[in-house]
Amino acid sequence: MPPISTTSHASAPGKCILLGEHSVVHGHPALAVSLSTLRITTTIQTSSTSTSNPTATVILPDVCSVVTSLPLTFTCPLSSLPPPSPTKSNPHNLPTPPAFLPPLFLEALTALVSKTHKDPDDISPFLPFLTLIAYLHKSKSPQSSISVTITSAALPVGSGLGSSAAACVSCSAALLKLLVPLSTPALPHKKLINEWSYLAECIVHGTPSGIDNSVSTYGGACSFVKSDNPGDKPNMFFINIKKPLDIVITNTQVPKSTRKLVKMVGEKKQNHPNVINPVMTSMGEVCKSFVELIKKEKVDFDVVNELFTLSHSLLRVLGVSHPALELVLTTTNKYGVASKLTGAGGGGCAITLLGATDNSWGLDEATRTAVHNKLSGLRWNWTRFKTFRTVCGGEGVTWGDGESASATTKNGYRNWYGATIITGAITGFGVMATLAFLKAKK
Ligand SMILES: Nc1ncnc2c1ncn2[C@@H]1O[C@H](COP(=O)(O)OP(=O)(O)O)[C@@H](O)[C@H]1O
Ligand SMILES: C[C@@](O)(CCOP(=O)(O)O)CC(=O)O
Repeated sequence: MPPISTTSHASAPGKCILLGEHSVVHGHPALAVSLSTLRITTTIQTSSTSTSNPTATVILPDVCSVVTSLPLTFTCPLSSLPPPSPTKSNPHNLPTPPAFLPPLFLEALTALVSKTHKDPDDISPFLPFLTLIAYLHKSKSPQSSISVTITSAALPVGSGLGSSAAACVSCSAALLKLLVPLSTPALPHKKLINEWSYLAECIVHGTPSGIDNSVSTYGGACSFVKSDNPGDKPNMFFINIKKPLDIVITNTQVPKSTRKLVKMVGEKKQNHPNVINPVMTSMGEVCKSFVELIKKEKVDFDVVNELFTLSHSLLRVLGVSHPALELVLTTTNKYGVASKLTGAGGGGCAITLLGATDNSWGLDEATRTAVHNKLSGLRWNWTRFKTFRTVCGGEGVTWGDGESASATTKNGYRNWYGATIITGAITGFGVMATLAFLKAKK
């Protein structure tokens, strides 16, 4: 019998935390936006034959082995993946994730990967994706081989722009796509994608707030407060930013570990609660003031700059800045504009808010270009900074390779509550042609 093959694609965007990183882990409000042009795509191929032993393969072209410097790949018999704990089904008969992963499951998975990969840093990148395969594929199709490839077109790995969440969201989405005969994920599917990707993110980070996977799943601008009770749903609402925001992201290319930084801040909070709790409360207040500000038609740019400066100063107190990030701040301050770190800090990226994309508030266009050029020329330890000028928001997770989601944001701006401002019929025609092409390709 010839093999029966299926292919599934999904793509998910990175994110940028405008305000409230770290304090969000401890229950204070934060605001994040999707970065729809910076996406990670998961491609899945399955094939079933009645004769051969099915296998599970994970290919990570963007994550290199610390031992060989080659991209990480892993293959094992599908049957050797540890048995997942029982899951419940939602009303659409799709599996819902368990409240937590049994430690024995993760131990068995780690032991399995360690048969071929000796360094712990080469083992951990596979664990979230193998977990998702065990829960969402093996339990449904134990006779079918599966190959999962995770690729990032432009989203840098480990720089504070949510690559781990985008990878988990796109992988969860591509696996769920195999179980759903639809071309676009509806709201209940997005809810499930978000829940499964949070479970996978917990494997990468330990105690993530959940803001990264939420904004990568739903897109747009998300105000987020984690629940005090572990396991309870976060308080999350999407914000209608009146005027799309024009930002420059500067990647200092200094490596950092979110897991270590979050742990360090948690310990600081535990050791000095009377000092750190008020700092975090202030960070939440800065975020709340900013949310009120950007809902307005005309934003006071001086207040934006004050809030960004306050937020970064508070993050400094938590100990998560870095001299390379400080260089970004002093550089943009000379142009009268504030910057702040985004994500976990300790290196990674800084953001500079230039104003509204229609120039109704913020810097004038010439100064925006000058700031961007200046940042592009900076270096830290001889490594040149990488910059992206982009519009905040746009499409979240999609089934397909994400080309049209990215194109929509590049060519116009899609506000997340249906008010769509697309730059002209040429773009519309381009998107339709892309969709028609993709459909024909299927
Ligand atoms: N393209 C990718 N493919 C596979 N795993 C990825 C990819 N991008 C990120 N990851 C995972 O996420 C980790 C980085 O997470 P983190 O430090 O939080 O960075 P970020 O701030 O970009 O989310 C990587 O070490 C890897 O395990
Ligand atoms: C520091 C934190 O607030 C954001 C981390 O973002 P990133 O992993 O650096 O992209 C942690 C979290 O929210 O889980």
